[in-house]
Amino acid sequence: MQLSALSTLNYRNLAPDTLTFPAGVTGVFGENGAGKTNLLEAAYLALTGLTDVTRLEQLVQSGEREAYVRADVQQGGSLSIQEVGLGRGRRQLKVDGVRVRTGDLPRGSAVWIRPEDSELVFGPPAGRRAYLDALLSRLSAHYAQKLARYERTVSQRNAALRAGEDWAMHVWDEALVKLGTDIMLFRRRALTRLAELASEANAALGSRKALSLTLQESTAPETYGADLTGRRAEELARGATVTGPHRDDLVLRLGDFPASEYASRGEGRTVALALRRAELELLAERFGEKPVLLIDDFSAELDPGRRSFLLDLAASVPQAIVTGTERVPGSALTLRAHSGRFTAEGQAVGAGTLEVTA
Ligand SMILES: Nc1ncnc2c1ncn2[C@@H]1O[C@H](COP(=O)(O)OP(=O)(O)OP(=O)(O)O)[C@@H](O)[C@H]1O
Repeated sequence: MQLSALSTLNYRNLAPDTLTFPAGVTGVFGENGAGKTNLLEAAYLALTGLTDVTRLEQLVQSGEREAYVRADVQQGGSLSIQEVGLGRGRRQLKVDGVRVRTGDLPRGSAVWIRPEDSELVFGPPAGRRAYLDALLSRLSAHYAQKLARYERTVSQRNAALRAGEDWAMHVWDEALVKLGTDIMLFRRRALTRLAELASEANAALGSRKALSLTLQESTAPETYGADLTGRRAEELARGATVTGPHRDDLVLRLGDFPASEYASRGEGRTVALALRRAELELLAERFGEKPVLLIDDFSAELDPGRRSFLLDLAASVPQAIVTGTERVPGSALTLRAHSGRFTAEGQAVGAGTLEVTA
């Protein structure tokens, strides 16, 4: 998988342009606020169709109404054009000119590593659940569908609980137990391999403490129905579904202790890195091709050993784009970022006028 070109128009602070990327590592360096993260975010969006911003209009340049990103993607010898149009609360995706849904873009196309990943370790369970669900949804379209239906069912059931519709609960419970059981079983199966890969990555990062991943489940397939019935009164009082996979946590332990409570900042970043490398490996195993690796701020919070790990990881995949406030060692191409523009060392890399086809 290779991103041969990325075009942006009205995307955050990026100047309209088309940048071409070679195989190997592209290093992007520049001062704070130059647009380095925005470039990686645009690349990730164009490659996967995914973004974690809550309001899509945040991605649109202030003063504009719509934005556009396009990735020219080289895969298995053929080129395809992936386009994302963004407006107020609206995202339109096309592959080779044909409208598609997010799940229709190649699901193993990119992994994004960034300093905020530490939140996976130190933040609330929702972040770890989101990591797991996003990864599993990319590994299996079936999981993505089940999860979406489960989440819809939880919110409809919550509405029924708030309306005091005790009489309708057995219908909601039946649907919830069916979908929730599938989700729990899939998570259990996937976690075995994910835990192995994360533990290997953590050791490769030089961590002296072993990393283990376990699921702390709020219920189990065998007891889900009974648990729902047993907590009916509490649920009616709270107007919320209090048991099920939407309440699970992915517990990360370093040595004998939960990383969320005991890890240092650097150790936390290391655990987060191990999770991202495991994600990269799992996607590569599933789709038979290494994703494009996007690394934001390669030196943030990391000692020299862990920086080298990141740079080695970048060098081990067919293509990586790595940003930093200093030059990125070992780059095939170096871009200097300044005020939303990117200039190759010694030459302007923009292909000039951007042709919009979306
Ligand atoms: N919708 C938007 N419209 C215009 N500018 C925006 C928009 N969203 C963000 N920006 C601006 O983009 C700028 C660049 O942000 P970005 O996070 O890409 O910088 P960076 O180069 O990664 O910096 P750092 O080294 O500090 O991480 C910021 O100044 C931010 O205010």
